[in-house]
This record gives sequence, structure tokens and C-alpha cells, in this order.
Amino acid sequence: MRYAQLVVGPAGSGKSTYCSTILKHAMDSKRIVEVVNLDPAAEHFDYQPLVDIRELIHLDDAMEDEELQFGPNGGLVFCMETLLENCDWLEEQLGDVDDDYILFDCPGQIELYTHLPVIKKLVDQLEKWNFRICVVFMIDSQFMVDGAKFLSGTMAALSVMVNLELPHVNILTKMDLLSKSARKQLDNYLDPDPHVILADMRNVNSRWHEKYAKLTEAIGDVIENFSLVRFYPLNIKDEESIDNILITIDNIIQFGEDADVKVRDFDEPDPENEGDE
Ligand SMILES: Nc1nc2c(ncn2[C@@H]2O[C@H](COP(=O)(O)OP(=O)(O)OP(=O)(O)O)[C@@H](O)[C@H]2O)c(=O)[nH]1
Ligand SMILES: [Mg+2]
Repeated sequence: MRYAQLVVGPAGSGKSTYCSTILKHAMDSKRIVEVVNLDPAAEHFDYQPLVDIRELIHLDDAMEDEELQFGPNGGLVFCMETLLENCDWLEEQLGDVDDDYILFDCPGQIELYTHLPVIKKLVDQLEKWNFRICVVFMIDSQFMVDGAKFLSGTMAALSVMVNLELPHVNILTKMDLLSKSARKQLDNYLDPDPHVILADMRNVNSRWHEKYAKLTEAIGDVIENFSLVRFYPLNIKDEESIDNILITIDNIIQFGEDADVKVRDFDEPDPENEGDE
């Protein structure tokens, strides 16, 4: 068995930052985690990837092709399809090491996760290669601090869940950037009672809300009935916060339960930590 986090979410939500944060955090506890860059347009990330899709195809290749004439969005989809057509390449690059733990840093084009088939196909491949996968959906906490935004973020998270059909965690990123009052507001949403949030929205004087109150209500019911949509806050400046997220995801993919947790081979074993794992 191998373990994977599929790190997805809208553009700029903090996926690459999350990957390097987890990587560093794991390293500090002498645990081996690798990151695979699946973003063919990536220009900057501060981790050393195990595999980099840009070695197979770069977004510019798709956009500069005289025949294809793709723009950035179509080009990205084309790159992901090219990856699928070259599964052998990916398989070889990933190797086949039992108990590997890999983060897949995905592109920020939301339709890849909500309705296009290409990521779903990639997931099927990874499962064939014995990966146990958790989808980690990142959403910028600044876009979640009022009722309407929260609902729309929740709907995005739900469509990803329904499309990918995998264990799933939603993470609110950039918590360090929230003001105290915004943080307080957000706390109401962390373990959401949709009806409280809807009541919030009714207080907003808006004709749209008046007209579509029933729709909003129905969406609230869906969220509640699924009772799947939960958000975990992440503050990358707080080690405990990072640790909590990692433990949550490890539990979901049952990492460490039936595997020997891989630790780095250091010359001098630290007697204090020995036997902890
Ligand atoms: N303060 C703060 N900034 C963050 C955090 N996470 C990401 N950022 C910043 O937000 C911007 C986007 O972060 P990325 O990690 O590149 O986001 P991404 O989701 O990988 O973006 P794309 O790959 O373009 O979709 C960068 O300027 C980051 O430095 C965070 O937790 N706190
Ligand atoms: Mg990125």
C-alpha cells in the first residue's frame, strides 16, 4: 500500500505552499514525504519535487503549438490528458516503493475537479498502483467569511467530493491573514450548522436573498443531510495546526496503522524520540 494526498483547490488557494509546509513539517519529525508537481504551468514552488509534470509537458508546449492553438485553460486540460496518455511515464517516475507517502500538487483550475473526467481518471490510475488517496481541498479562508461566500465555497467542495468519490478533507488556508473579527465570524462556520448560516444571510438586506430564500434553504438542507462538509482551519505559522491537519489526514488514509512509518535514517538515533512512532 502507498499513501497519497491529492492537493486540489482554486487558483492561488495555497496548494503549493501547503505541500512545502507539510514537507518541512514531516522532515522535522524525520518522516519521509515526497511531493509530485502536477501543475504544467507552475513557475514557482519551494520544494524539490519527486516527479515534475513539466518534464513531460509544459503548458507553453501546448500553447505554442501551431496546430493546437490552445489558450491557457484549454492548454492545461490538454497537458493533463497528455499525462494520462503517458501513464507509463508517471508510473516509472513514481517508482513502486511500499509505504511511500506522496503529496500531489495539482493545478488551480477548479473545473478539473468539479466535472472534467481527467483527474478522476488519474485517481483511478493511482488506485490501481495501490495508492490510498485523500483529496485535500484547499480554500482561501478570506473567501469564506460571510454566509453567501461560505455557501458557494461549500458547493464547490461538494462538487469535488461528488466528482472524485474519494475520502475528502476541506482546508481553510491563510488563517494567519484573517483579522480577529473575521476569525470570530469564521469560527461559526468551522463546524457548520447551515441553518445558523442561513439565518445570517437572511439578515443581509438583499433582494436576491429574499427572492431565493427557499433555494438557499434547500441548499442548507443538502449540506446538512450530506453532513460531509467540514472545514479544517490551517495556520501554516502554527506547528500544532499543521500537525492536526496531518494527523487528521493520516487517520483517513489509515497511514501508520498497518504500515511501518518511514523515518529518515539518521546516524545518531535521538533517544528521546525513539519508540515514539
Ligand atoms: N500568509 C499566507 N500566505 C499564503 C498562505 N498560503 C499561500 N499563501 C500565499 O498565497 C499565494 C498563492 O499560494 P500558492 O501556494 O502558490 O497557491 P496555489 O494554490 O499553489 O496556486 P496555483 O498553483 O497558482 O493555483 C502565494 O503568494 C503564497 O505565498 C498562507 O497560509 N498564509
Ligand atoms: Mg501551485
